[in-house]
Amino acid sequence: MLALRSIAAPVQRQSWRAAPRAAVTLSLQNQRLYSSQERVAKFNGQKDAQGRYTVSLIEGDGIGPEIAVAVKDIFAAAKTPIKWEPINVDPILKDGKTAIPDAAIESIKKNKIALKGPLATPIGKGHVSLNLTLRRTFNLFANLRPCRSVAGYKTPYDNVDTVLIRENTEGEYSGIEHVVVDGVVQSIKLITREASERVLRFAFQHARAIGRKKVRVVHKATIMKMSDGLFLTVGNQVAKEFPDIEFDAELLDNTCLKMTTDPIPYNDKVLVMPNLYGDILSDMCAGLIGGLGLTPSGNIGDECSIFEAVHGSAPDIAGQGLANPTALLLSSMMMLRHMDLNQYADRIEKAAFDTLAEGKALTGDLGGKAKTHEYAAAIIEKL
Ligand SMILES: NC(=O)C1=CN([C@@H]2O[C@H](COP(=O)(O)OP(=O)(O)OC[C@H]3O[C@@H](n4cnc5c(N)ncnc54)[C@H](O)[C@@H]3O)[C@@H](O)[C@H]2O)C=CC1
Ligand SMILES: O=C(O)CCC(=O)C(=O)O
Ligand SMILES: [Mg+2]
Repeated sequence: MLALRSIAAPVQRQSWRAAPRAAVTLSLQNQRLYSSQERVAKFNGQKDAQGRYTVSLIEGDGIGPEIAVAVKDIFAAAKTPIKWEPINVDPILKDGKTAIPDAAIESIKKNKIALKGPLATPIGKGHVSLNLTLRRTFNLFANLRPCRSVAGYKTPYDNVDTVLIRENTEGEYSGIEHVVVDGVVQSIKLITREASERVLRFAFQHARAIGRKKVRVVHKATIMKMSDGLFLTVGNQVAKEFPDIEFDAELLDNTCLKMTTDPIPYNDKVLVMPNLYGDILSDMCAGLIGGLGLTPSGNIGDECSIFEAVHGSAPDIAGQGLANPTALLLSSMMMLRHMDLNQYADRIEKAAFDTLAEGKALTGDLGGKAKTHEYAAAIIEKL
């Protein structure tokens, strides 16, 4: 099989400008991002003779290895009963399509759980996104992206606590594109009742599990009458199964305006939306709390789940020890709670939030001077 990996042209973007730090105490500090009661798709991995679970680990590209080391060091210091199984997801061609190597697929299928660093995607020509390929390969239909203010890092809004669920297998990211005639291309947004129904049902179940009483679909059914129209119609139908949860809908552009004007009214809702909107809105939410260094996510499926940060490979800071590993660490906390290892998650998360609140060892994105490993060492000291 043909190895395909090509290095993506470094994406030039401005680094996050650090906002001034201020000592703020937020009521949200140390709240769990994702409790065990929130598990909709149950994890049923097997422990080994030493009582450890094996987790497939994709370190990823760019800053991936640097933040993965930080997570591994913190897990080792907390004596977390996890054995890492590193896997290689360099793309291969299978039937002419980008695919994940068989060994990696077997590892994730066996362990039913993976932690993943960012994977870079070449712009324009080159292999299909491996992130999307992984989500489709394992049918990880819901991408759960909570975003919560961090004590100790001052942003224009305190106490942001949004929960966004992104349809994760189709929509604008279906990858169906072709040239109609020279100079005319077509990209198809595929929306199915089946995928819409399962992610919408997940959103309602998740709202119940975390005690939120409102689910809101974010859409553009005014323009994409059939595709977003179907998503919205299915939302209305699924809502009938959950009479205890209020259901409504909002146009995406209006959501962007309202969330950046005042995100707090979104703290009592679960937002659910087609793929592209969720991708964009989750980065926007990260901007509200201090950037991509802080926001975790979980790709949830029935058979297995893969946890990863919202951010990408950050080529602008890669290899310099500047990356903030908090987003991947909080993703690994979501993973531990998914595995019912709550006591480990609580302890590590507290150490991380205390370190952030103390503000002595912050990475550059949060206005500090600490290197990735120095921040990790500060967390370890608090364990
Ligand atoms: N799930 C995934 O694996 C994702 C992969 N990507 C891929 O990542 C590559 C780079 O994409 P970009 O548009 O540059 O987005 P990016 O998320 O990698 O970076 C955007 C900005 O945020 C900063 N940043 C991101 N994570 C950070 C962290 N942990 N600590 C401190 N600063 C951080 C970066 O330095 C950069 O200034 C692309 O090839 C893209 O396809 C992008 C998003 C998600
Ligand atoms: O796969 C990619 O290159 C980007 C994916 C992405 O932006 C995301 O998952 O948030
Ligand atoms: Mg994204």
